[in-house]
Amino acid sequence: MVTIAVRFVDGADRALGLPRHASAGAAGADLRANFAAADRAAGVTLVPGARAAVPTGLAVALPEGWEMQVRPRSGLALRHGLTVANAPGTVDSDYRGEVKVILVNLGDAPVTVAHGDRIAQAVIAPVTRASFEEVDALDETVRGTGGFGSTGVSG
Ligand SMILES: O=c1ccn([C@H]2C[C@H](O)[C@@H](COP(=O)(O)OP(=O)(O)OP(=O)(O)O)O2)c(=O)[nH]1
Ligand SMILES: [Mg+2]
Repeated sequence: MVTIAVRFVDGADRALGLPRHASAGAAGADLRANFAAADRAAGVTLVPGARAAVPTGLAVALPEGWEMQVRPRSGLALRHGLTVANAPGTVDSDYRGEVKVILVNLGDAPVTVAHGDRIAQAVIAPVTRASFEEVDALDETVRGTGGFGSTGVSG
């Protein structure tokens, strides 16, 4: 269990509450669309193919060594083709701006996101940092340079 400091950004609707895991085993905590007052009534409508950075009203301070992944919700993806364009979105531990969800409508009908809708889920994950070191040759493996379907599909 990790504790994450959360701040509502100026103008956000605090009544929407903080993300929380909906069940004991839920990996994600749902993120809600939290529009500024002027956009609250209309929300945002995404025509097929359109995308938008939807505000969550939240800024976070993740502990060093952790990231927040912004992932789609399967129900919205299945029913409407609404998904996260950059899934999984990455919120860095040193980011202090508003967390936004980059939604894209891959469906064939317009989708309206209303104020308060649960549009994505945040998964908190550990981060392994690396240093990259140049070498002249890499160790040999059975796979070698084969990739991108080299092992086939059937069988
Ligand atoms: O779905 C997302 C993805 C990113 N961010 C914020 C937090 C993250 O720390 C920052 C930068 O994200 P990323 O590194 O994915 O974007 P970039 O295009 O590489 O921008 P930058 O040059 O600022 O790193 O944007 C979000 O709010 N939602
Ligand atoms: Mg970046």
